[in-house]
Amino acid sequence: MASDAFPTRIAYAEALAIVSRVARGRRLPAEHIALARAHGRVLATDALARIAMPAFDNSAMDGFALRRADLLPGETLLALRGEQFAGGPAAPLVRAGECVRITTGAPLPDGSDTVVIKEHTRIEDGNVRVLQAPAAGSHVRHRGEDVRAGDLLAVVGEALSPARVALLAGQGIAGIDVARRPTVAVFSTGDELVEPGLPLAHGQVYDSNRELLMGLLRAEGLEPVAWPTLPDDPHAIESALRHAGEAFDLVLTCGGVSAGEKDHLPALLQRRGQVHFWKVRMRPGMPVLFADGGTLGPALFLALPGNPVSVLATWFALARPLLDGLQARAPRRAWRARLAAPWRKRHERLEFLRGRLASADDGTLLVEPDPADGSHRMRAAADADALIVLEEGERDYPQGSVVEVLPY
Ligand SMILES: Nc1nc2c(c(=O)[nH]1)N[C@H]1C(S)=C(S)[C@@H](COP(=O)(O)OP(=O)(O)OC[C@H]3O[C@@H](n4cnc5c(N)ncnc54)[C@H](O)[C@@H]3O)O[C@H]1N2
Ligand code: MOO
Repeated sequence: MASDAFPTRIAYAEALAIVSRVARGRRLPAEHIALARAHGRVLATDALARIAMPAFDNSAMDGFALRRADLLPGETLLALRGEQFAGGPAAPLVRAGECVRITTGAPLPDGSDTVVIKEHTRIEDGNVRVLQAPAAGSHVRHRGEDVRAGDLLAVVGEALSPARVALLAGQGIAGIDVARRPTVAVFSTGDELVEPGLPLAHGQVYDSNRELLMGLLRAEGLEPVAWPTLPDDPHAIESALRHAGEAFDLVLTCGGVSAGEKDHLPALLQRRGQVHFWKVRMRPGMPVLFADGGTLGPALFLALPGNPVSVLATWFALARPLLDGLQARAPRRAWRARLAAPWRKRHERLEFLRGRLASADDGTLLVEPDPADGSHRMRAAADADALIVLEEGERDYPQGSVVEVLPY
C-alpha cells in the first residue's frame, strides 16, 4: 500500500478493530472528580470498600430490641430500659427481662439480639407487652452482610450508574478517578440545509441530523458543541474543521462524504489528515470515513454519511465505540432478540435494520423488523427503538431467528 493509501470498502469488523486500535492509542487521561459529578463517567481505578456495610448491627424495623431467650411461648411483659434512635446516643445494656425502644437503622443495643415490631406490642404502665414472639434474630441487619471492608465495589472501565455512585457515597467516598470526558464538535454540511424555524426554499431540507447527534451524545453524558451548518464550500469547511480540529478530541461531521461533486470532506481529510478508512460494507452508512486530523489539528475526525438513518446507524456502529474506546469503557452488554416476522436480506452488506422491541408473554424478547428500510426514513427510525444487526451476505431469516439488537 502506498503511504497515502488507506483501507476502503472494508468489513464492519475490520472498521471496528481500527476504531478500537486508534482509540487505544488515544486513551484520555484519568482525572479525579467529586463523586457528585461522577454519574455516567467511566471509572479509571478500581474502587475498594473502606468500611463494612452495614457498619454495625442495626434494626430493620421500628419496635423494641430484646433478648429472644426472655420470651415465653405466649405473651411476655418486659421492662422498658431506654431508647435507641438512629443517630441518637447509645442505649443502656439490655439485661434479662428488659427491652429498649428502637427505630429503623438504629444500632442494636448491647445485650439484645432480636427486634419485635411495634405492631406486635402494647405499652402497659411504662412496660412493653410482647404480644407475638418474633423468631430469634428477627429484624436485625448484620454488620458486613452487604459489603465487607476490602471488597471490590466497582471495576475499572465501568460506567457509573446511579446505584453504583450511591454505593460509593455509602462508603464515604467523596472523590473518584474517572476517564476524562471526550470533547466533541458536531457539524452538518450541505447547501440544502436550513435551520428549523426558517422558511424552506426550493430543494432545501431542514437540518435534522444535528439534533440527532446532539441528543445521542448528550445521552452518553457528553457536552457536545454544534457548529452552524456548513455550506458545501471547501474553504469554509476547511477553516471550520481546522478550528474544531485544534480544540476538540473528536470532530463528528455528517454529510458530504460520498461520491458527489460537492462531497468535499474525503478530499480534505486525505490532503490534510491521515485517513484510517473510508467506506465500510454496512447499510446504511457505507460512505463513513475515519481519520486523524493531521494538519487540521490533533482531533480525530469521524465523517458520517448525511442520510439521517445512516447517522443513527454509524453512531451505534462506530461513533459510540470510538467514544467508549477513548474512555477505556468496558464492552457493553450485547442484546439478542427473536425476529417477530421473517426477513429476507437481499444485499451483501451488513445491515442495521430498524425494528421495534416487544416482550412476548413467555418472556422472550422479540423484535419486529420495519420494512421501511430506506436511509432517509427518519419517521420509521423514530417509530422504532432498536437496530437489528443482520450479518454480511444474502440470507433468509425465518420468524423466530435470533438476532443481535442495539436498543435506542
Ligand atoms: N454515486 C454515489 N452516490 C451515493 C453513494 C455512492 O456510493 N455513490 N452513496 C450513497 C449513500 S449509501 C449515502 S448514505 C449517501 C451519503 O452521502 P453524503 O454523506 O455525501 O451525504 P449528502 O449527500 O450530503 O446527503 C445525503 C442525504 O442526506 C440529507 N442530509 C444531509 N445532511 C442532513 C442533515 N444535517 N439533516 C437532514 N438531512 C440531511 C441530504 O439532503 C441528502 O438527502 O450518498 C449516497 N449517494
Ligand atoms: O449507506 Mo447509505 O448510508 O445506505 O444510505
